[in-house]
Amino acid sequence: MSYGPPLSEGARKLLLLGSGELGKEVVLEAQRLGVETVAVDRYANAPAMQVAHRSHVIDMLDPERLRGLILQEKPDLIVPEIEAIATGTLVELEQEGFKVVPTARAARLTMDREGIRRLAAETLRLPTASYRFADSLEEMRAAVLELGLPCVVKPIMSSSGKGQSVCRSEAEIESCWNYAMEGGRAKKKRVIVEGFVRFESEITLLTVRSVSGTAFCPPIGHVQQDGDYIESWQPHAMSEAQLREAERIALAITEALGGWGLYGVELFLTEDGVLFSEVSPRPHDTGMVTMATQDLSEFALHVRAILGLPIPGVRLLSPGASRTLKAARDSRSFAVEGLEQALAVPSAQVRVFGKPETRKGRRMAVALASGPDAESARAAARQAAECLSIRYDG
Ligand SMILES: Nc1ncnc2c1ncn2[C@@H]1O[C@H](COP(=O)(O)OP(=O)(O)OP(=O)(O)O)[C@@H](O)[C@H]1O
Ligand SMILES: NCC(=O)N[C@@H]1O[C@H](COP(=O)([O-])[O-])[C@@H](O)[C@H]1O
Ligand SMILES: [Mg+2]
Repeated sequence: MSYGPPLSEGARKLLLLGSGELGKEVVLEAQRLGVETVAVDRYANAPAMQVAHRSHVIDMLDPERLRGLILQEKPDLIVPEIEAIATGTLVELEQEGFKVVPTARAARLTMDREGIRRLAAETLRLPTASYRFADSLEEMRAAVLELGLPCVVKPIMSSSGKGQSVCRSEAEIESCWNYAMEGGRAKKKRVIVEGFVRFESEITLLTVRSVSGTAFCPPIGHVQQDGDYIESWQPHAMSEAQLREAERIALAITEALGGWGLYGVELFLTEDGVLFSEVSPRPHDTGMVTMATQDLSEFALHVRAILGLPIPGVRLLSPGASRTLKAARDSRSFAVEGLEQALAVPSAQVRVFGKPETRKGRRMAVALASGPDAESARAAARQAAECLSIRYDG
């Protein structure tokens, strides 16, 4: 394989749909290999736009706008970075000869919780939480009563816990429905109701499919608050049997989705076995820890895989951990403070994403640390993150 320099006729061009903190690292890794990068999102100055060769601001859920942009740019690789994209258009464009990462079908099925859950639970018969889908408050009430309380309610299309809540009593059914309606990204009034899983721990198993075959990264443990991750570490301690089962599930779902690229397979470890939760056909937020632990981060692995380059193996250089910094309120005038203190913590690193605005609960930066074991790395990452804060000037 060969290609010319970026911005030349013979350049290899990667177009990223979604330009957040994960895409920013994908762009940086692509640039290391001399690839031309184009970043797209619904707002200006998104993190990946700040490091890409060029950027565009469009509504990626609008099929016409999406098609128009892709025909204009004619990228070699279309790389979805978020779920909320007109994935039907990606399926069409793939049929017309464009390359969608890892496949347009994977983007379409994982865009809404129904597609991927039905594939995993009904087609592949993988173990999952019990679930029902509902299109109205009345249907949701019936689903909750059938599954039993407590249960978890999520909009069919959302991520990072947006619109997600735990329903603990019949009196809460209506407020959970309303919360899901406010938090969903598409206009669809559909929710998934899941039986509440009392897990011992939860992990992300990063699984990379490349010309060299399928490789698993050591498991990443994480803690979530309000449906969004606040802390992750690698490796997560689990039994041989649990790891074998986790890899079996990850292999089944990634083989079914196909293509080349890195997947983040989310799993619950319970007393009764390992359950599949969901999968991202792209680098995972909890996987940012790999920037402090692996010889090739999840972003480097994704880029290598999608370019068709070999991945002879994944090496864990050190245990490590990550801890997020989130905004407390909405602001357009703010500053991230405390880098001097955070970086004085031995082994600590910080990634400030550079998002132009804060929103309540929005992830703005992450602290990373390594250590002799995951526990000490967690302590260092926490210490570094606690030094960081956001000053609001408006
Ligand atoms: N059925 C369940 N039982 C118990 N906890 C759950 C259940 N479903 C989700 N959770 C908790 O909420 C978290 C977020 O859920 P999920 O991954 O489905 O949401 P998401 O919005 O897709 O998040 P992300 O985009 O960050 O992956 C899970 O990691 C887990 O901690
Ligand atoms: N769990 C998925 C996830 O972490 N996705 C990451 O968050 C960005 C959106 O952030 P924003 O909502 O702050 O704009 C996405 O673009 C992606 O990088
Ligand atoms: Mg998740």
